[in-house]
Amino acid sequence: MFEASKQSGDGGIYAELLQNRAFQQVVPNTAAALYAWAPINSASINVITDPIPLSNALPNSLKLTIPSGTSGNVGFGNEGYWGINVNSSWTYEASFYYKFPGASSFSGNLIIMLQSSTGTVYASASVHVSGSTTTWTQVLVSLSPTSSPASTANNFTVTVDGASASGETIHFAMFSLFPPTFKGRANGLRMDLAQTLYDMKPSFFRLPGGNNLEGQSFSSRWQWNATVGNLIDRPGRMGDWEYINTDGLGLLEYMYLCEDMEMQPIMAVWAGYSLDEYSIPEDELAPYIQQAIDQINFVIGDPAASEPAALRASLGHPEPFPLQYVEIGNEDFFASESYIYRWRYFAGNLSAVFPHLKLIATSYPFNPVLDPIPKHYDNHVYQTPGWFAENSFYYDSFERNGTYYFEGEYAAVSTNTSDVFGDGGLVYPDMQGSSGEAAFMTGLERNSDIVFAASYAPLLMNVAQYQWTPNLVSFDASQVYPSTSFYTQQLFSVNRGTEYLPSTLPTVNGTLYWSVTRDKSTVIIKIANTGMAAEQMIFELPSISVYSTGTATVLSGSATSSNSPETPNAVMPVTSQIKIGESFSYTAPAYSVNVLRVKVQ
Ligand SMILES: O=S(=O)(O)O[C@H]1C[C@H](O)[C@@H](O)[C@@H]1CO
Repeated sequence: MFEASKQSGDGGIYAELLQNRAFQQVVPNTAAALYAWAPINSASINVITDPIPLSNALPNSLKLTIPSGTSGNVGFGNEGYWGINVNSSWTYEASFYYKFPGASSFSGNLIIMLQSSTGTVYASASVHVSGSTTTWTQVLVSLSPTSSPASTANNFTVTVDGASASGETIHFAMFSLFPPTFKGRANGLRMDLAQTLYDMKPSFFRLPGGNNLEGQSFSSRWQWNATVGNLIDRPGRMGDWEYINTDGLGLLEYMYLCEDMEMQPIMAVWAGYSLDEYSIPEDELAPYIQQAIDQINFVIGDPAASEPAALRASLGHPEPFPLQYVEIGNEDFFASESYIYRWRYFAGNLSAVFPHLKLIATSYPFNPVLDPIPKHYDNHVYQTPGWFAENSFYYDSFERNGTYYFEGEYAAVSTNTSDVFGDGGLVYPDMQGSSGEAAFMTGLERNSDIVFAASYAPLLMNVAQYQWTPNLVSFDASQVYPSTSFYTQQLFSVNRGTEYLPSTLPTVNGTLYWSVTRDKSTVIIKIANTGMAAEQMIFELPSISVYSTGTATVLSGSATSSNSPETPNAVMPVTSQIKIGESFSYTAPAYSVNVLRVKVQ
């Protein structure tokens, strides 16, 4: 499950290294508009509404004024997203637009650098500019650092020799600094974060949210068409998590993310509700239904038959993306009254236009009664570790009536049973929480005839700037911190099996849970011990001839053991050989997630 929150997109998996790169959605002539930027030496900088902006989507530019009588290097720098990772094995691509607001006789070099906050220069490039350039002109340079400082306290800077540029004014717009990206995709993903997720072998990617789909208001809702095409045509928006989204990670980039990580999208459409509790009136839904149809056609339409699909083709992807699931809104149990008509119109129209799509409802299952009756619901739960253990049998009692369930957001977030969102929330997952989640997940496996997908949420968190915790994977400007819940998700994902094998059922409300699956010649036994004591188990595999050795991969630690920037590898999976037979015993450590792989004939 992904959404741009906690700088998980901008400043996270989206590889752009410069923060506030295009002064989107800021108020000109304010200090706040300059966030992440700072002047160097006697230069003065200001964000202005440009009299001739770079594009309609980017009305603001950076005005550099070099006072008369200046000497030495003057200009400005960007601090990145709480740091810039300078790596000498990478070549960085830097770009920006500039123009002189009025012709001048200036002729000189702009120096573009990567340097430490204390002035150590790691990479430098220069470009000659002339004061006769009064229309927007793009600069593109490559930067190759000569060393790899351990510290990420580095800046991207643009400077000019103050003496020769004395009294000059230059406008700048749309900066960008990219390192190499995951699978080399242009405008792509941060390699280490994308690789970490790829190594979990996820099957699907839910986008674009979550709250961030809905908008804190109607005007700031997520709109697919504002997130595609040339970067200078993307206005950005105030996201739902208290910061401006560049929308550089837009709908097409999300689709490429799915393609590059071999996942299929579960894509949401805005369904007429924003988080200020405003619902579009029933008789005014048509334009938003059309916008949803266009969004879907951008992803799967025929370029010869649909404008949005033709746009996709023109951007380099004529063939459709593999989309099966479309979610109508997000958490509409907050607005189930209006969802009754919103669902009817969205589901009615979308299923008429795209009869093969599986539409997911986001209200509580069958409450309220919806028409058409949803075949798919998205359930969310944030609870205590104990809740997850006690609800391992949550889906066992669900009617098998042709309805399928997506456990779209779940996580153990707190041990505060009276208010999981109150005091005592987890900042990082820990083994008490992760083993509880594993117990719940054995139940999802046992009920995989009706649970078609499940995803921990939220996915990513920049440790320098976050709102919601815990998250599956944390990171800073140069490191990735997979959590105990990440390893739990990964253990279940890469040891999935293709067939559920019935076994003795765990004790409801107990502390020990397991599920058994099979993948051709391997029987896979997943065990969650949510208690404080190790538990010995006896497995009997009747009517299967079993080889004598197998492996056990164990993730275990104390209840509060947790991976964090301070203790990044406190809890890691350990794999060892174990003795196996038609009947064998295995001891699951306290607070552990265990995967046994048993070779069979
Ligand atoms: O405040 S919440 O509604 O609990 O927010 C949750 C639910 C929402 O879908 C998602 O964006 C967020 C955290 O993952």
